[in-house]
Amino acid sequence: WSTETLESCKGTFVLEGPWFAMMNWVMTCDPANAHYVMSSNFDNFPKGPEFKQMFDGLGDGIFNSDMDLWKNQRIAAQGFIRHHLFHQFLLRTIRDKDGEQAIFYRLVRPRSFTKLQKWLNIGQEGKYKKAWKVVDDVLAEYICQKRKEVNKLNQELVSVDGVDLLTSYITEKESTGLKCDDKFLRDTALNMITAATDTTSTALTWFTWLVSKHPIVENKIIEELESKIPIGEIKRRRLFNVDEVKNLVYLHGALCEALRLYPPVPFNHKEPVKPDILPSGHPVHPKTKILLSVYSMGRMKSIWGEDCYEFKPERWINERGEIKHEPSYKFLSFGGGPRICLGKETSFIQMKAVASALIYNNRIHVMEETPVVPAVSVVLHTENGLMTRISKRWE
Ligand code: HEM
Repeated sequence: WSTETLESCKGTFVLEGPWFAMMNWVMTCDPANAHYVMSSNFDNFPKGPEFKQMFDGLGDGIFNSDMDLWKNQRIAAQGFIRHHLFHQFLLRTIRDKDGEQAIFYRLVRPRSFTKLQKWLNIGQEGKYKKAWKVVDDVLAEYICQKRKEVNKLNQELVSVDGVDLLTSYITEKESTGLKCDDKFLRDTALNMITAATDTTSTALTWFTWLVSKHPIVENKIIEELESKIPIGEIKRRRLFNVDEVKNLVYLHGALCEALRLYPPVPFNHKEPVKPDILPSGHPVHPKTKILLSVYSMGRMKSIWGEDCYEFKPERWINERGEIKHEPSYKFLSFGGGPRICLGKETSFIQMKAVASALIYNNRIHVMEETPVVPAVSVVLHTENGLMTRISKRWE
């Protein structure tokens, strides 16, 4: 609905509710507006207090902070992610005792009702409280264990090659200038897990579904993978290492195409500090919420052409056979400007390693009985997972 409406409104429309509803939204997928709020006029467009309230469980972590609180964390996280995480996949999904993923996202509900439920510890709020306790307990245990490990290493004066992100924060706290107490470590770990796991797994789910619907694309991915296998190696089940996957152009294009059509984070939220006018001519003020529809942006004929609904990895490859780099205000799946996703490169390596192992070694048949549709959620999950029948390609 939003895509059709945005298409007919030249990329931007205003939603205004009655005064008591506090609903004053500008929804846009106009690249000029995206560039303005994400990059060129970044300082006037923080995520805003309402965003922080929606994700209050994430505490003061990088994902939902603004201004100085965000800036200091960004500098530290940038260094740590780039230097330590690239070759190590150390972020772990937290699961509760039944194996269910225990991170819950909350959609906006009337605030007074939410407060009442919170206070009475009932309904959805009661459920969230229990879920958050699971998350907090697991994180507290993990942080305590990590502190002990770090102390032991310090006493034994052992230096290790390659450390996980949490260790980096504990050991390098002086250089970051951040207060690395347990609360900070809890918020940071949770923000990283939230930012890194569901996004990557959602992208891979949509990618797998799209590839299974396009056998020509599947064959081209296998052909490209075969071109990386050393001559003389017999056909067998195998994994592809970082060096083998990093220059896979066609697979990269196929992943970008999945991320364009099904961006794991389908919206971006901004609240202006001062009144302003967007490049589309729409005035905004501090009570306006700006919703950037990343999902609709990937489906605009004016941006991607008449074939924008088609899954075409070739769209991402230039005449020299290299990856075509699209500006982030057009391909907004990783955000853009000073807040662009810190794990973009890491996630491509991870996704390529998983996708190549999955596709090269298996035939994946998606079951038709269960419809594959997006869930209405902060992360663009598939409503029913992805029911597949998998058979081995090689013995
Ligand atoms: C396909 C996978 C991924 C997608 C689609 C994705 C997308 C995004 C998006 C849309 C944002 C928000 C940008 C904004 O607020 O303007 C973001 C932020 C962030 N991402 Fe990712 N992400 C992915 C994987 C990862 C991974 C693997 C990591 C960690 C290694 C990561 C770490 C972060 C962090 C720390 C932020 C906050 C940056 C900031 O606010 O300054 N992401 N990501």
